[in-house]
Amino acid sequence: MRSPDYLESLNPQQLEAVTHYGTPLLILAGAGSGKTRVITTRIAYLCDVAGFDPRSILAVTFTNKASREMAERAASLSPGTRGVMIRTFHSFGAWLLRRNAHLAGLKSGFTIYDDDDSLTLLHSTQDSRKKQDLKRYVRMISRAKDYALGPEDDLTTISSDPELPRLYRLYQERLDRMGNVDFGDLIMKPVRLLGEVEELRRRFHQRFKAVMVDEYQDSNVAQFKLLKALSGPDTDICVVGDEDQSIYRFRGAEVQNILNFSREFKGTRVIRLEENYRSTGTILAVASSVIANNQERLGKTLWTRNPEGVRARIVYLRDHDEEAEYCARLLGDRRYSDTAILYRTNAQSLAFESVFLRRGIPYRIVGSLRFYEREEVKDVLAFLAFISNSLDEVAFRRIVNKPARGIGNTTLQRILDQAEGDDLLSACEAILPSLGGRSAAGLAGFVDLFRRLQQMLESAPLAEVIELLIRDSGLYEYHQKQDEVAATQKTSNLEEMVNAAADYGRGPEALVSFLEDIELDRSRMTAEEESGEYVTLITMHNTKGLEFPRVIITGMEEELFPGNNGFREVDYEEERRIFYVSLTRAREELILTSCRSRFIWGRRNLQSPSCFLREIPQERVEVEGDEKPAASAALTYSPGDGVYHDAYGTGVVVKSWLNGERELIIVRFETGRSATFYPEFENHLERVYIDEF
Ligand SMILES: Nc1ncnc2c1ncn2[C@@H]1O[C@H](COP(=O)(O)OP(=O)(O)OP(=O)(O)O)[C@@H](O)[C@H]1O
Ligand SMILES: [Mg+2]
Repeated sequence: MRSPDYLESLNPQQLEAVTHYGTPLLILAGAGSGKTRVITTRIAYLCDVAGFDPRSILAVTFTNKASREMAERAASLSPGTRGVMIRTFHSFGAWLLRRNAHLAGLKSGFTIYDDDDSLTLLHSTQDSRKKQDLKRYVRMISRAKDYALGPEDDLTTISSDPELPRLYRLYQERLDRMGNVDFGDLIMKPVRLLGEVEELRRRFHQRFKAVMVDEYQDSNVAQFKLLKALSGPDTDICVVGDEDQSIYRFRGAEVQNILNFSREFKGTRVIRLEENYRSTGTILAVASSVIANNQERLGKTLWTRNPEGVRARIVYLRDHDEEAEYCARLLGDRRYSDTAILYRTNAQSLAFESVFLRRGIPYRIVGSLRFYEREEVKDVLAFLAFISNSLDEVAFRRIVNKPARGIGNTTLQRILDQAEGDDLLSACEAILPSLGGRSAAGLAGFVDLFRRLQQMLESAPLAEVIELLIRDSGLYEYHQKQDEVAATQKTSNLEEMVNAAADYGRGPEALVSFLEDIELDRSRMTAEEESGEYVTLITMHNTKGLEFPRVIITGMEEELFPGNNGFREVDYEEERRIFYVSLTRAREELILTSCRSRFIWGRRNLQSPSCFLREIPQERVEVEGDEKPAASAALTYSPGDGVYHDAYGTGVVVKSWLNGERELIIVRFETGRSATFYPEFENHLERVYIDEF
């Protein structure tokens, strides 16, 4: 048979990988070297040339999106690939369990529990413990499952907490009794079944003759065991990965899977791909010299015959507003879909969303909701809506018992009956004396919080009102626990809400215009979704496997990136791998932005450029803007000058001096309060003449 056309564009190593079968195959190669392309082509080759039945091929990807893309790609290479199974590990596990539910003791229509469901379940096994305290255990149980450890196993590598084995057992018994599963079970139960039920194992070994895994560096121990269980005496196993791109260790990804592969699968053939097809010489050089600073790596060389291309650009900007404006301006010269804007934390999307919405630039956020659609943000908005209007029943229902303060449905109904469509806060106060126990304390706290917030709103800056609301309502703690359980970034979004309000001054009108602007932004969203031409806004983690002609990596500042997700020590090697993944998404143009200041909880904070910027070879970059704020040639304020500050009102400068290169002033306001500012960084301060007072 004539060899298919799709083999012709491959380089010799790729061709070798595509056409190899019969012994296990490990493809170990850097970014953009064609690993995913090799898997896709290999699927076509096995079907068309090697005589595999498409139904006997299983390809495992990291995300559902990647599965869909791989399926499309395979279909476009050859119609003979129809019937190949392409899934994520979890969706494969679910498929296996659905078909063999009876063997696993499950209902065939079993439900898959997420972290929230798991917490509710664990809580139901406990008499006295608070839900909040149990979240830690949900997280530990899920981690144990990443390592394929059951309640009866030694769990000390997960945690030395003496309660863990007991709670895990209770949890699992209850879950099993109901016949449902959680995410970890989607991998663990198939592993166990295939181990215990010989007939099933034989059936699977007969069905799947070739198993391939993409992004293997991010698989965990349980997934490794599943792969092992699927590999029968004549199953063809092929995995591809890059240890430099292992960025999910905090979720149990086990890089040893890739390092030990050859030992676990006897007779493994290792193929390295060294030619990069994705990026310009410049981009590749930048990425390679950055990752060379990591110690824990096998080390590999990558080269490209692509042109050197333009230099990378490092741009120093004043703050996140200027950063968003800068990106918006840049977008004009290419198709929107050519550019991706990357950030380390989810919350950073807001500045871009606001500017893009106002300028009518279409964007999509990959892998997460738009800022104002996020749960924690909607919680805060509901609190704010209720401060500004205590008739708002929808807002009230959302927040009255979130976080839990012992106000159940009965109490809620009594409040609603009492209010009869009128003021809900007064209704709460009215029924308070008739309540007892936990709900009385909970409701009293709720009412008190709102009375304080309403009072505060009269005079304090809106940002401070929101900050107090977030802390005193318990929302911060509530979402912080969620972050710990699910490695989300909800608290950063809460913080970003405070930052967003920093421009709005004070007083009830400030709140009204803040809410109104958000409403407008939200209504603008939907119309643009249709056009098909978007800028991509995306976290660094979510970019795995993707590529874009132009990549802008934003927030290149210490503490933000490298960052720590709030809970752990900064792991520089892991952060550097995240940086490597980000850099290698770019095909032609690479831009890195760094702000000199940024809001942290509504206060302007001076930032330092990320230490990673120093790892980029100087001859590969062009620098725009000043790394340090420009030195003031001289003082611009003198004592006696009048100023107006959005939050504090009018005042007089009492002192001005240079602190290092920057001007610093002390202002005494009419209210009697004094404050110190760097005028250069203070958006809310302007000079006024005393006559204007
Ligand atoms: N032999 C080749 N000829 C032309 N283009 C190629 C070749 N091999 C790969 N490419 C192209 O190079 C780009 C990178 O390939 P691919 O996405 O498969 O790399 P990868 O190794 O999976 O990258 P990552 O590590 O980021 O997942 C793609 O656009 C792909 O089509
Ligand atoms: Mg890939």
